[in-house]
Amino acid sequence: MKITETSIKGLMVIEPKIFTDSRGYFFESYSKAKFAEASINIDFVQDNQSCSNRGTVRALHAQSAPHAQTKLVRVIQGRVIDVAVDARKDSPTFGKYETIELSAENQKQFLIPQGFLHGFAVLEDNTIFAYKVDNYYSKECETGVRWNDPTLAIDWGIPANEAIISDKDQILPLFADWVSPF
Ligand SMILES: Cc1cn([C@H]2C[C@H](O)[C@@H](COP(=O)(O)OP(=O)(O)O[C@H]3O[C@@H](C)C(=O)[C@@H](O)[C@H]3O)O2)c(=O)[nH]c1=O
Repeated sequence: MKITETSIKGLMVIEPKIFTDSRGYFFESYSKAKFAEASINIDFVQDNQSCSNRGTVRALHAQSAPHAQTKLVRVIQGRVIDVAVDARKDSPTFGKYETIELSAENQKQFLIPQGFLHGFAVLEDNTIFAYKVDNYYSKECETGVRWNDPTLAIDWGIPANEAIISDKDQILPLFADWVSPF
């Protein structure tokens, strides 16, 4: 397992060691011990899975305290552009973001600390997205920013006029009007 920090402190890319043979492949999709070797100690409590068609954008989401979440995200089937925006007010990279392509082919994972906005755009039909979180879902603590915010200007890798967005996500505030709870 290879763990690499991005240009944003605490935001990591995880590349599992994949064993391939005549039957197919095997890999450890998560190891508490291997994370601990890299001084990453997270108590994950919930696993989530969603399936989406091409053009779906689920973004940009977070939960505030006392339900802030670290997320370990990956793709089981298909392909996404995954985005993490640093929303930690005292961070030198506040408002900066990283994108990564996650796919069933590359089996990369993104480890997104508490204090980030997170979202993804789906590049293939029937994409299955899976993630672990270290705090339970709380509707009351949900917060977020509009996916197509002009200040953030995220390149989602899909034409904006083809984006499929939930009603809830369409009315999220713009980044400039949003008060980060982190
Ligand atoms: C996230 C979540 C949703 N739900 C319910 C609420 C709602 O009725 C239904 C769909 O929820 P949403 O529309 O919020 O699902 P979705 O837009 O997929 O939300 C997710 O987006 C990605 C980008 C994230 O980072 C996640 O943390 C989460 O916010 O599922 C749970 O019961 N538990 C959960 O943990």
